[in-house]
Amino acid sequence: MTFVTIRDLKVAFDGVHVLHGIDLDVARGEALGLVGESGCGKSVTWLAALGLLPGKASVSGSVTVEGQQLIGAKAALVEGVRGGRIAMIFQDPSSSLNPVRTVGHQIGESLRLHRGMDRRATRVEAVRLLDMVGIPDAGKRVDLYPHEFSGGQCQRVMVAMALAGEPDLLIADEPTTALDATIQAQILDLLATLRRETGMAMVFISHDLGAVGAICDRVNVMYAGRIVESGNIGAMFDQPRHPYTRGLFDAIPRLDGTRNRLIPIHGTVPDPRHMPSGCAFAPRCSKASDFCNSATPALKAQKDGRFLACYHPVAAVDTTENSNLERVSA
Ligand SMILES: Nc1ncnc2c1ncn2[C@@H]1O[C@H](COP(=O)(O)OP(=O)(O)OP(=O)(O)O)[C@@H](O)[C@H]1O
Repeated sequence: MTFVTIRDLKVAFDGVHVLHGIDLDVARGEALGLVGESGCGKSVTWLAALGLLPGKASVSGSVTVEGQQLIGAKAALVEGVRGGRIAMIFQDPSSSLNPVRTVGHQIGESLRLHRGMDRRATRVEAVRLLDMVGIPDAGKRVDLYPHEFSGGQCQRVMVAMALAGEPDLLIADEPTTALDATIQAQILDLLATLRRETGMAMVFISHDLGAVGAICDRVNVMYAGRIVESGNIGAMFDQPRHPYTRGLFDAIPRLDGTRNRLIPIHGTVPDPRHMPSGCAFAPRCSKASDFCNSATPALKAQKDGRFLACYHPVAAVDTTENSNLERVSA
């Protein structure tokens, strides 16, 4: 069952468009990855959906949570959804925590706001949540301030704050980027466990395709303010069809040693103020034709269930005897 439905979401800052019409669904309980190079619009998509962009941003389109429209809705309604039904954690936990309040107080604020708990109950629940996210000696540490926690522990506190509203969906925006490798793995493990235990859905925004592959059911690939390919994680990893998706996968090391040379994608993401006409990826794409430089491909359903926006996709390889997969000439 679909929980969040985003349709034709567009965002512009000072007249410069950075999102060009995003269509995206999140089903109840699923883990959806959102990947793409820096500046593609991954964060802006969810900040716009949850009413967190600055006033200068112009936002249009539709974002519904089980049928309830958020775009253009009253601030109180959007605030009720944010932190309640949908919670978000960010890359740098230290900048999201208030340095002059104990972590217990900050978790308690969320509990009072979204679950209407009294003071005594919030303390008990804050300790339970800190324990749940793996903070040792939670009964004592609930009274400490953020600077008394390590970076990884601060991110665990952020997760506890996010869980305080018992969200149906957790948006995790690069939640491990600021942490070192061992701690990254622990936080990913924590998120995967919590999802299993609570049944909440998760949107995992990341540059780390390995992590996305490990914890997500589906993945959306964004490029220059558009979704260019989406599908089930297995199919996308086995047979990326958009040349950009293919490029992202070619740029990551494989543990099985099948690829020993990383192939970077040439060039950079275009500046939103100087977008190329036609397909935004065409200037970097070895398959681009003249047509690609003049027309923008729409995101279309494919026979294998994925969605793809490309005039010259990578050929689908027929891996089964009776495969229905369309063979597209490269
Ligand atoms: N407050 C803002 N004012 C103006 N432009 C903005 C603002 N926030 C984001 N942008 C622009 O919107 C575009 C999309 O940014 P966004 O942060 O969503 O990218 P991203 O894919 O999440 O990148 P990263 O992986 O680096 O976080 C970028 O061109 C960015 O410069």
